[in-house]
Amino acid sequence: MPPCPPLKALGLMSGTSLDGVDAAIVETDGTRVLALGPSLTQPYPADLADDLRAALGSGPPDDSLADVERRLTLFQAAVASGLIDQAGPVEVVGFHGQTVNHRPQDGWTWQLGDGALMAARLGVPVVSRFRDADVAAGGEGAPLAPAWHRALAADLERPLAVLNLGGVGNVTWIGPGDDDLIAFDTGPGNALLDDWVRAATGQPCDRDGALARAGRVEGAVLGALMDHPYFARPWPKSLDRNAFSLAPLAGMELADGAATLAAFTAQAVARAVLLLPQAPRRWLITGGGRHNPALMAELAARLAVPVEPVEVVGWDGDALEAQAFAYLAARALAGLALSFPGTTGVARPLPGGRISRPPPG
Ligand SMILES: Nc1ncnc2c1ncn2[C@@H]1O[C@H](COP(=O)(O)OP(=O)(O)OP(=O)(O)O)[C@@H](O)[C@H]1O
Ligand SMILES: CC(=O)N[C@H]1[C@@H]2OC[C@@H](O2)[C@@H](O)[C@@H]1O[C@H](C)C(=O)O
Repeated sequence: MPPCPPLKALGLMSGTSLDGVDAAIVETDGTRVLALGPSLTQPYPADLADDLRAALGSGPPDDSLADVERRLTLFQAAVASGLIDQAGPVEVVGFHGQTVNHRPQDGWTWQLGDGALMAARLGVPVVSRFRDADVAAGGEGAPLAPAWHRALAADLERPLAVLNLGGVGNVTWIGPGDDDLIAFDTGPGNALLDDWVRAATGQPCDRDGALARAGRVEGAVLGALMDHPYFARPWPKSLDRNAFSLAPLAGMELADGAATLAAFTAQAVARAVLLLPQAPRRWLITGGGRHNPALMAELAARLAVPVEPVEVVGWDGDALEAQAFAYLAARALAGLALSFPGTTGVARPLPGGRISRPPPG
């Protein structure tokens, strides 16, 4: 795989939990991690978050969300600009955009984000629409962070699993050989638990797992939640944020529901192990879910090997997915593959991303 000249890339990732945007800077030659730069997280303003939440489930893609797409782009451009002021110029920006609906089975996935507007605001080439080419080629379009996980894990013992617990959960399995890369969405991450807590309390999440730790897992409800055809399906596979329903929890106490949902996320991960060629020797957990001790305890109880936040190997779990889209932007600029047969099910390693260049002058 020919590396590209070393360059400095900025990634913007706004995940399915709709909490805001993460921005991070990476230096790479398209293959290796040359340096990690600063990162920051900026919560969405409440009106933007509300409008994005209302947009969930929209599609297929059309012009109906042009106004919220423009506001999202301007907000994220301002965040990128702030980071560039702090860290110096970058050569490319990876702008993931906000997923409002993910339907690879119907041939589309929709990330809001106007790459051309972002490029004009920043004066830098912008890569967006990272998932479209993959879905058009019959792939799942997700997850895409695995190439980055593998680059970061170059010197770690294998097989290794990296688990991202954002709104949805996704695992990257890195096996002994260089091409041993498998990835798929495991099931819910935090989004169901967030929705359960928000509906009852108005709070955005079960902070520090306080509710889940006070509650009791309801085995029958957990069984009903796990009784979903997704879990037995072989990879490749990916999920929309709203793929699972809270209906089986009807009538439950708030804390018991939170405990059961934390167990559901963990049980889905344990189920995913059965789909892997070899059980991982360790699990490194990234994304917001690693801040929830109830979730971490449920995972540790089910996976017979160490389960630790990615910080134990020196990575930054709050910046990792934004770094991934910086790395992928550098790869897209060089025409390198973003997705692989083991990660999204494409027939062969596939480049992707739409490149928008700033207008001249
Ligand atoms: N202290 C905490 N206690 C409990 N949960 C937390 C805490 N901090 C973060 N979280 C959870 O993490 C979630 C945010 O995770 P993250 O930022 O990884 O999501 P995301 O960027 O939307 O992810 P993705 O794109 O991977 O879906 C919050 O919605 C919340 O549920
Ligand atoms: C369609 C979409 O936006 N998927 C996200 C989501 O959030 C987590 C999981 O579902 C993963 O599949 C993906 O994001 C990560 C960052 C990825 O592509 O690797």
